Amino acid sequence: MTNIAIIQMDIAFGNPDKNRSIALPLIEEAVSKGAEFILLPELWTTGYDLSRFDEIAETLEGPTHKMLSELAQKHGVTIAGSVAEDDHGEYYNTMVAYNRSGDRTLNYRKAHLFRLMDEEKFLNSGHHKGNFILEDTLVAGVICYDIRFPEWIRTHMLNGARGLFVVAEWPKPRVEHWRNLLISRAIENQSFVIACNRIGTDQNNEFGGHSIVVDPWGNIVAEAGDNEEILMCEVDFSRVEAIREQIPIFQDRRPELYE
Ligand SMILES: NC(=O)CCC(=O)C(=O)O
Repeated sequence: MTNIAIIQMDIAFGNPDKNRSIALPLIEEAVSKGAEFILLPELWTTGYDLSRFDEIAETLEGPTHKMLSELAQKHGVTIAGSVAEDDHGEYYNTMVAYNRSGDRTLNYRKAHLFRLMDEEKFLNSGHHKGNFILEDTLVAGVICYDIRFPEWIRTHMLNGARGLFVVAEWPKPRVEHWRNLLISRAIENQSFVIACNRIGTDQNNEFGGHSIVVDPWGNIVAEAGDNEEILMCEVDFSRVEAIREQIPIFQDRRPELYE
C-alpha cells in the first residue's frame, strides 16, 4: 500500500515565492496525515504566466527544486509536481519527482503543448517519456493535455507502468472531459490513475479541481470537490496484476493491425 496525498491548491499568478509559502504547510499537513507520496499541480509555482517565464522559470537547481528535495528527504516521502523550467533560455513545463532520499527520479518535459492556453508560443515540447520508480513500482508522470493522447499513455503502459500520475491546470468548463478521460485511461490501461488539478482563477480561466484517484477497474476511489483540499488515498499497485490477468488486454493486442 502507498499512502497518497493530492494537494489541490490555488496558485498565485507568476509568484513563485508566494506559491512555495502556500505549498509548504500543505505538504507538512499531508506528511502529518501519513502521506508517502505527495502530488502537487501543474506549474504550481507560477501558473500560466508564460510571457514572464524568462523571469520566473528556474533551472533544475533552483529554489523550488532545493525545497522539494529537502522536504522529501526530511520527511522520507516522494514529492512530485510540474514547474517552469529554464534550460539556458529554453522554457519547458517540467514534471519532477524527488524520492525519500531527496534524489530527483523524474524529469519529464510536457510533450503535448496546449494551444488554447498559448503554451506553444512560449514553451518547447519535451521528447522523453516520464517513467519513474516509486519504491518498487514502475509508474509514469504526464501533464494535463497529455491525457487526451491515449497512444502516449499506452506507450508508458507498454513499458510496464502500473500507475499514472497526472498534474493539471484544467479549466472548469471542461471538468467532465477531465473526469471521463482519466476514467477511460484507467480502464483501457488497467492502471491506477492519480490526478491533481488546481483550483482558483487566472485572467483567462477558472480551474475545476476534482482531483481524483481511479483504480484499474475504473472505479473512482477518491475525488475532491472544487475547493482547496488535501485528498488522501491508499493505493495498492499489486491490484493491477490481478485485473490484467482477468482481462488480458496486453496479451490480446494486435499491434500489426494498428499501423
Ligand atoms: N493545461 C492544460 O494542458 C489544459 C488542458 C485542457 O484544458 C484540455 O481541455 O485538454
